[in-house]
Amino acid sequence: MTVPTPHINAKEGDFHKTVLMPGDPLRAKYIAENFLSEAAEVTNVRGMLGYSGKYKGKNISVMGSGMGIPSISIYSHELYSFYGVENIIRIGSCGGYSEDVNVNDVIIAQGACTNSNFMSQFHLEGTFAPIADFELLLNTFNKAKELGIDAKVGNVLSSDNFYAQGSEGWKKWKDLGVLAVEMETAGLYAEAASLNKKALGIFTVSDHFIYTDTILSSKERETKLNDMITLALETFAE
Ligand SMILES: O=P(O)(O)O[C@H]1O[C@H](CO)[C@@H](O)[C@H]1O
Ligand SMILES: O=c1cc[nH]c(=O)[nH]1
Repeated sequence: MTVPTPHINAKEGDFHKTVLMPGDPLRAKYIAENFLSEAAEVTNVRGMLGYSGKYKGKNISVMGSGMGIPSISIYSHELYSFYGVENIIRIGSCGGYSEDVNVNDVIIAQGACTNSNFMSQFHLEGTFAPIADFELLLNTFNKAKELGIDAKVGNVLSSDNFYAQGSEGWKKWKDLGVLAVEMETAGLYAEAASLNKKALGIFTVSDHFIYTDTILSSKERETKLNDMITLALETFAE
C-alpha cells in the first residue's frame, strides 16, 4: 500500500518520526494551536485530525487515535507502516483504580493488560504481555523528575468497555496492582511490537473509581492536561 492510506490523507513525509497520539482529535488540535509553532494540519479523514509542527524549534507530530483498540490499531498501523513513523506516544486520559493515584496525576504505562481479543491474531500458544519501549519510558520518567512532575509508573488496563454492566470486576485488576483503566494502550504496544517500532502510553487521571469527588469534564479532558502534554513534548520533540 502507498500513501494516502484508507484512513490518513497526509502526503509522504508529512509526519515526523515521533507522533503524540491523544484519543480525542480535538486534544490534538488544542496541542497544535497552543503548544506548536508552524503547525500544519496534515490529515483529517473522518475528522481524525493530525498536525506536524515544531515545539521549541524541534520537530513533532500529533494526531488523534479515536477510542478503543480497533481505532488506535488502524491509525498506528498506517503511521508505522506507511508514513515512516518510529515512535507513537499515546497521551490519554484514564480512570484511576489505585489509592496511589488521584485525579490530575500523571501515569506512565510500563505494561498494559487487556480484556480485548486483539492478540488472537498472533495465534500464540499463550498470552502476550504488551509492554512499553524501555528507552521511551526511561526518558519520560527522567524528564518528569526534571520537570517536578510526580509521574507514577506501572500497569494499566486497556478495556474494551467504558461502561461495564453492573461490574465490580475492576477491583480484581486493582488488587493485582493495576493503576488505572483506559482503552487503547495494549493494542498500541502490540502493534508496535509486531512492526518492530516503539510505543509508550502516558495518561492523566480524569476520574477515579474510589475518589469519586472530582471528575474532569469533556472540555477539561480536551484542554487541561497540560502537565502530561508538556512532559511528552519536552521528552520527544527532536
Ligand atoms: O482521553 P482519551 O485519550 O480518549 O482516553 C480515554 O478516554 C476515552 C474514554 O472516554 C478512551 O479513549 C480512553 O482510553
Ligand atoms: O477509559 C477510561 C478513561 C477515563 N476514565 C475511565 O473510567 N475510563
